Amino acid sequence: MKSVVGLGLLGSALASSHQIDKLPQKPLFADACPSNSILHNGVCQPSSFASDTGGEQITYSGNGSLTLDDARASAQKVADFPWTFWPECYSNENTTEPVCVFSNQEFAGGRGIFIVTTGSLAYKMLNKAAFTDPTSLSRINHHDNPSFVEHEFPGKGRGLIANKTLNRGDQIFASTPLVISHPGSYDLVEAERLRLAHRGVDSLPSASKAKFWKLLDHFKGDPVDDRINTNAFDIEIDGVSQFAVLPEIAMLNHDCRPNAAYFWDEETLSHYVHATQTIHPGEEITITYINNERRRHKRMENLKRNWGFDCTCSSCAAHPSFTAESDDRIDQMVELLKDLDDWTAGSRASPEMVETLISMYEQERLYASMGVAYKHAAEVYSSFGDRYNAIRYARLAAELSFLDKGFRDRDVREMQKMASNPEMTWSWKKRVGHKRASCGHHH
Ligand SMILES: C[S@@+](CC[C@H](N)C(=O)[O-])C[C@H]1O[C@@H](n2cnc3c(N)ncnc32)[C@H](O)[C@@H]1O
Repeated sequence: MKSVVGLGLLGSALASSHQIDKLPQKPLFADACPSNSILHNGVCQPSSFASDTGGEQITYSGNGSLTLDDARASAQKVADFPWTFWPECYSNENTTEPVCVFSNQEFAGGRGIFIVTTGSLAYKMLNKAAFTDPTSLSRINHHDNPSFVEHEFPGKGRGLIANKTLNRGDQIFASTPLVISHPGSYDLVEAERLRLAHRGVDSLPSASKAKFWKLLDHFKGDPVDDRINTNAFDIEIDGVSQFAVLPEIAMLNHDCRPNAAYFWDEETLSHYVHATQTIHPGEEITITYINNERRRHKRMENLKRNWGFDCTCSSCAAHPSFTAESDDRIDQMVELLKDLDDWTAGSRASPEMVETLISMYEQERLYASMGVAYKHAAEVYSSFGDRYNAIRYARLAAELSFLDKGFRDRDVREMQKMASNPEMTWSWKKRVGHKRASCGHHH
């Protein structure tokens, strides 16, 4: 399940196993290259690359000596260089490739971005529509005239409240990150990792730099690192887990029963937030930082461990008799989901079961996660050959999952397919002939 990144993830560095892309550049002088690159076969190679002669790996040491101005001048001397500053890099025996900070001040119409990662992963990102086709960002980063205002909540800090009615599906914002960072940066020694992060912040355009510094620093450690730890979101690019800082969405507080959902779109390198139910003016807009289909103490433990705060949302703070009731419902939901996911001949899954599951989600006010329940419903009805109920729930699942998983998600596409033609989906009539478990009689 996707979630906002907690310290747990940031603390666990992943080793990169990616092939290194080749990016030949023209030498600046006949036999010289910018300070941190290497002349190889007549071309200056960027910070990291594998030569085309049998995988020979060229390594080079850190280059923390360039000032930002020098790094800008070096970058400008190379035709079509994709970064505003010559990247600063570090490596050691734990890194398979140097880890560098890549900054582009022109990105997303001048919002800018810095990326702490390996050369191979950074250059892969350059192939995304966000870099290759600026029109792909036409609906992104429109932060004028917002549908919310900032508000101070006792015990939670700042948050956002709606200033107009938001309906399910309304886009609240969609933004590109100011920071993308690969967990491999944790393979560097602490001082070098922090140096890259500070360098990255210094390299942002001034408006974005101000947004970065406005972020909450919950843990009161290194000021840049802390802002990243407090506000980073877990994202994936080409199957590689990374984390991203987006100052707008970072203003949203957690609620175990949120009224908004978000998803990451890796083509546009953008994060979208939509309302998942009607939000009235004056109501706080919330998202979830965790998986909520868990008992209260597990949710609270997770938030405390990874985020360092005591959850005070209503489903955490309610009277113990209410929270006990909620926990029982959650247990039952987990059991129902297990049965509904059973596609063997002995499966007890039935339409009655899935209607109960939907009711439990509603009773729990888990509206932002209803896509899961509706998808199960669509599949159960399809498996019993009930065309119109399959269509009804597939439509609901597609709409809700879209808000939670994004328009390119496989589940969304599968539900769209079922909504137009249930007979063509894998689950169609899979359970015809099974007894329908209801009224306490299971086969
Ligand atoms: C991503 S920031 C959210 C915006 C933050 N409140 C601010 O003032 O910038 C995450 C931090 O907000 C606070 N927070 C978010 N949701 C909360 C909640 N439900 N209860 C208490 N604190 C919360 C915690 O300090 C957490 O580390």
